[in-house]
Amino acid sequence: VYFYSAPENFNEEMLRGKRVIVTGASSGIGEQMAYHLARMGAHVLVTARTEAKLQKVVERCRELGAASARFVSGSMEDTAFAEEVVKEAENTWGGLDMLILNHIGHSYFNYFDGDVDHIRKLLETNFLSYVAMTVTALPMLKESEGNIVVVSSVAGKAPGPFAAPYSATKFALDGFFSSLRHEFIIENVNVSITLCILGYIDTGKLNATGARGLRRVAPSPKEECALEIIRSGALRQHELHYPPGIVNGMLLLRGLAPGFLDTLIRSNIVVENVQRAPPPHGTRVPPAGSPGSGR
Ligand SMILES: NC(=O)C1=CN([C@@H]2O[C@H](COP(=O)(O)OP(=O)(O)OC[C@H]3O[C@@H](n4cnc5c(N)ncnc54)[C@H](OP(=O)(O)O)[C@@H]3O)[C@@H](O)[C@H]2O)C=CC1
Ligand SMILES: CC(C)CCC[C@@H](C)[C@H]1CC[C@H]2[C@@H]3C(=O)C=C4C[C@@H](O)CC[C@]4(C)[C@H]3CC[C@]12C
Repeated sequence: VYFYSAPENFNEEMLRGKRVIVTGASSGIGEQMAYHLARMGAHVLVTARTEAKLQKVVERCRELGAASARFVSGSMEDTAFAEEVVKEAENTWGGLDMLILNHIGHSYFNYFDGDVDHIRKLLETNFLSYVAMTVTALPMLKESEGNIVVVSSVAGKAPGPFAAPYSATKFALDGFFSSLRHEFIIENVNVSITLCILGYIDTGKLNATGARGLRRVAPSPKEECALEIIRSGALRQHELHYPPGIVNGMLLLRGLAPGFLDTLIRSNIVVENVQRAPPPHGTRVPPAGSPGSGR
């Protein structure tokens, strides 16, 4: 707790004139990060699939005082697009100060349905595109002594049920980026890597199943969350835990009494509400002996 609550000398001026890419910025936390950065006077390049939404985000960024604002639309399922976004920054700005990796592909909040292809696709979107963007941006980030910010989840440190594919992609991020951070330190590469461990955030996106499936957990505001992510990136912190009380509590318990933490996580989920929901896309593995299971 002491380590993660170390020096707080953040000043919004730190972002003035900085060149920042934000992925998954057409909605949710990413959109809010773009607005904070604009307000702070940064140059922002936002990306996601939906052009119409990105156009509105860019307009709003200009109103809020961004040094400049532009977008590139496309899908991160394709690592070639991920590289293209970084090239766009290079062509327009000739450099980059902060790379905020935040997008996620769609998954479900339910029992693992046995769909291996879904996991492969989700790994491309949620993990490999992050790696590809990092590789392409690294020469520019070395030059500017910049920041890489990776948005993850408590599901990427202490998983709960009904999010197996998603959780797998978030653990992959921790493995890759925490290993890479060691190498940067060993080699004196002055590029910071901030891994953001977020709890439940109110983005209005949690689908009906998810919302009904969660008990007692109150979501935290996306605006504050977005600001905390930018702040910890600018301060070059290794990890952000937000909201700090819940996330630090969970991670502390995980070290001391992992079995108890798992029981606590399960007790916060209303399994019956998840079971009653329509099955997720793809072929749900039917319970043995049920009609159509072939047994
Ligand atoms: N909300 C929460 O409770 C939590 C969120 N997080 C993390 O925070 C981050 C942001 O999540 P949140 O704001 O809730 O998510 P949202 O669903 O609100 O936003 C996701 C963004 O990603 C974009 N996106 C979706 N699919 C693709 C794709 N194939 N290619 C490129 N972009 C895509 C979406 O735009 P479009 O559809 O236009 O492409 C959108 O801009 C994620 O990394 C998530 O894991 C972590 C813990 C909890
Ligand atoms: C035991 C409790 C104290 C804490 C439990 C925390 C639970 C409720 C938190 C931790 C991780 C969270 C999920 C997450 O990371 C990302 C997404 C994707 C987004 O598009 C929709 C919401 C969703 C599914 C979150 C749902 C809520 C989860 C399960």
